[in-house]
Amino acid sequence: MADRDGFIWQDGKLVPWREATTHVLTHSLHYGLSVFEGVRAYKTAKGTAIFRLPEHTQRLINSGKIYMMDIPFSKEELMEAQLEVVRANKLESCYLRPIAFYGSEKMGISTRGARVHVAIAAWPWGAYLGEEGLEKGIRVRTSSFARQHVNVTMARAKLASTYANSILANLEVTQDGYDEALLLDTQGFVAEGAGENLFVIKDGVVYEPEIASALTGITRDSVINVVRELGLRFESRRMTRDDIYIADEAFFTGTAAEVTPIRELDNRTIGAGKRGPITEKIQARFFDIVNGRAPEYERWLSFI
Ligand SMILES: Cc1[nH+]cc(COP(=O)(O)O)c(CN[C@@H](CCC(=O)O)C(=O)O)c1O
Repeated sequence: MADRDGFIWQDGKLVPWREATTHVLTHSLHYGLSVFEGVRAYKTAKGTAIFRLPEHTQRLINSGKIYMMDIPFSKEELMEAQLEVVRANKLESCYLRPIAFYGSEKMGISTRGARVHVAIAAWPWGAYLGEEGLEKGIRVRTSSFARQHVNVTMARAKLASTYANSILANLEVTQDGYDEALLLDTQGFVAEGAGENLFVIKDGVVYEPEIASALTGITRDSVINVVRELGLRFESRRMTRDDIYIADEAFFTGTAAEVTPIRELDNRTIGAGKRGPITEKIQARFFDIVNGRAPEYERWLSFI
């Protein structure tokens, strides 16, 4: 990822991509406390637009607040910086990665005396779980690693070191040929995917596992709006892995994953073993919205 043309926004200015570096004694590299966002921009008939830019930027700020990290830029400055990165790199559609991290001003666990830096990169990133997965659904396995307890890492923050847990889970299942991991919480109830939220459909009702130890996803929030717009019942409840085995449909949501159907969990076929009809409707509407084909949702688009 380091050797490419383009520009990265770093601490207030655009720098050439290859020069956007940091020292090996960067505090966050050693101790794992950085907060980040995953954001997408899509090409629409009216030009490129970043999807739910205010919400993603607010979550970045919230993540910093939760971990007592004072991000030295305002919400407006961070939003403008993300628009600027897309413009400067002439990207029609892309994935953006804003990150706030402690620099190399000091080592030692305490962050006192370390400075908070912000970088924002953007690059083209297609179907996170594969084009085929978007259409046919993916194979998922429940990981033996539990999602962190809510008093271990703060679930409302998108914290880098949370993802060591996600990496363990993803590697564990992908090495056995599955596409993604599902994680249970420390009590054995369903939490979320390694990098996604989960929805399950049964008898026409759309469910999500109680969001306690899962990230409050912005794609999740968008999909809940779509579910209600489609006149479907939506419920959030405690869920066990075998609730999913006997479901009619299931899908993951995420900025990177978008809306990815799940056709199998733990070698149990879900429904007909393919993208279900309600999932298809939700997915189609989601892609209409992000691609600017749904005027009712234009408030979610920030045009560059
Ligand atoms: C653990 C987790 N849960 C839920 C979500 C969905 O949140 P949202 O993007 O706001 O709908 C994500 C995003 N996962 C990001 C990381 C992808 C990566 O590999 O990096 C993403 O989708 O950008 C998670 O990482």
